[in-house]
Amino acid sequence: MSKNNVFLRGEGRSPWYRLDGSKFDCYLVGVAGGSASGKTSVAVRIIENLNVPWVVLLSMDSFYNVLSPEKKIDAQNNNFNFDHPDAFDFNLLLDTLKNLKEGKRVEVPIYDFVTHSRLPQKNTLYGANVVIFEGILALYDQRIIDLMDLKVFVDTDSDIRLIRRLKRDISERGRDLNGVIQQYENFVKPAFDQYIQPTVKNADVIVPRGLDNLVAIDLITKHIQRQLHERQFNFRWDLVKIDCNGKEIPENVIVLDQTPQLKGIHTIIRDRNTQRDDFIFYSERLAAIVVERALSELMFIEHEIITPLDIPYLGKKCIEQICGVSILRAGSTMETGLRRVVKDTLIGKILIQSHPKTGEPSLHFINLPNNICECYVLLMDAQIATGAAALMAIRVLLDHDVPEAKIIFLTFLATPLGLHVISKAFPKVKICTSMIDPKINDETLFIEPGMGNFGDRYYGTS
Ligand SMILES: Nc1ncnc2c1ncn2[C@@H]1O[C@H](COP(=O)(O)OP(=O)(O)O)[C@@H](O)[C@H]1O
Ligand SMILES: Nc1ccn([C@@H]2O[C@H](COP(=O)(O)O)[C@@H](O)[C@H]2O)c(=O)n1
Repeated sequence: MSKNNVFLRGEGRSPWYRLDGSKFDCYLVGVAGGSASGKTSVAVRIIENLNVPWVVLLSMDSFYNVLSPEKKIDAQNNNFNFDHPDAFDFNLLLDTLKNLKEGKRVEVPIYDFVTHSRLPQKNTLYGANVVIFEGILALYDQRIIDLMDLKVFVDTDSDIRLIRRLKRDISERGRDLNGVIQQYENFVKPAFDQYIQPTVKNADVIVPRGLDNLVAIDLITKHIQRQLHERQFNFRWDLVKIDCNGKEIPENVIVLDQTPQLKGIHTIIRDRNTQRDDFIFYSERLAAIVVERALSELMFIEHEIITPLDIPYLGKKCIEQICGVSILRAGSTMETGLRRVVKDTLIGKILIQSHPKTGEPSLHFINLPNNICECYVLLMDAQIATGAAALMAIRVLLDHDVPEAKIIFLTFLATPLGLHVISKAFPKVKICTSMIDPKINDETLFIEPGMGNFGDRYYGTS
């Protein structure tokens, strides 16, 4: 079965993009070597030692070609060469690695060694800071080698590899002793000598003895850690230093008409003495107002219907498929308002939290509708202060192929700083806010005069 996996660890993913919205490529490590040399074991140990969040392990078995019925019978008779380069779909592999490297979401086939086929379902991988790609021919194709930041060859004695393979293929891959030996003699060994062993020249590091070579694994881990460290910077605190005094509010920002009703709602919501049930009622009313305003930015076409009096009426119909995405937790306070206006809409979630020590935004969890790239996305957060969380959430949507011009950010309250930060990085994203407050507290990063902690007040957790 497939070995692909995403390793998520406690702290969440720190920004993988710059203030202008552009991205860092993820760090790609290739691990090649003979079958059962210990490639997967070495890769997993590196991942454990790295101890950074969002590391992806990608296995080359996912990219075995789909076999015709005749070839499948050959495979069942141990008469198919799975160790020859032609057995792999290198083009699919190249596309997948390119997308992962660029930080995009990818769908990876799941391979079943027992039936020699791809399973109907796929593995979704997204959000890699580091990708470790392992496979017998990981260092074979020059186009793929060119994408790699670090190339490793695991060099394990052939007798040991054969013994391990016998044990593994019989216990895990549904083979028998004679079959494994037949396949080994006919295909595995000759292909190793002809195609796999020669790729050692493409490696930066050779790891003799695989997993047992603690020194080599330690050196590789430290090297990757150093590379990752060089990419880190103080995101949220860099944002606060941006001076937008005297600058016009950007053109892509829509501020609701400051009507007496709107001010009345804000007065209730902002009042520290407001009871929770009133707070909920009025924030949901406000959310519905913001959503209604945002919808007028979408495409409507003329649409004729017949009234009960049998008279035609020429009206309008929205032609966009809409979905909501809330930035947890405060953004979810806008969901009821959204559902009041857009019936039965799908709502995705993105959990972004401030790192307890650094204050940096960090990504913890994503659950987005499958067809999000075809939707107009109403991205919701109760407030935009520095814009750091908003930038991260927009970056996530773009990585999932949502066009920038099909995102509207909805919020109750924003600061000029946050609006400038978002607009500079993503000028095509529209931002619809019910009000703008002038400043942010330098220490707490709360908006002033503001509304306080919206999520706490809504959910009663303060
Ligand atoms: N250093 C080692 N000592 C003992 N067994 C090992 C060692 N390295 C790997 N193995 C075992 O050998 C088998 C193949 O290892 P694996 O890492 O999956 O190799 P590969 O990915 O190269 O095929 C697995 O059952 C694994 O547990
Ligand atoms: N249906 C298949 C597909 C592949 N193999 C063998 O797997 C080996 C590669 O996997 P490792 O985990 O050992 O790197 C390769 O040598 C193929 O012979 C198979 O037996 N059946």
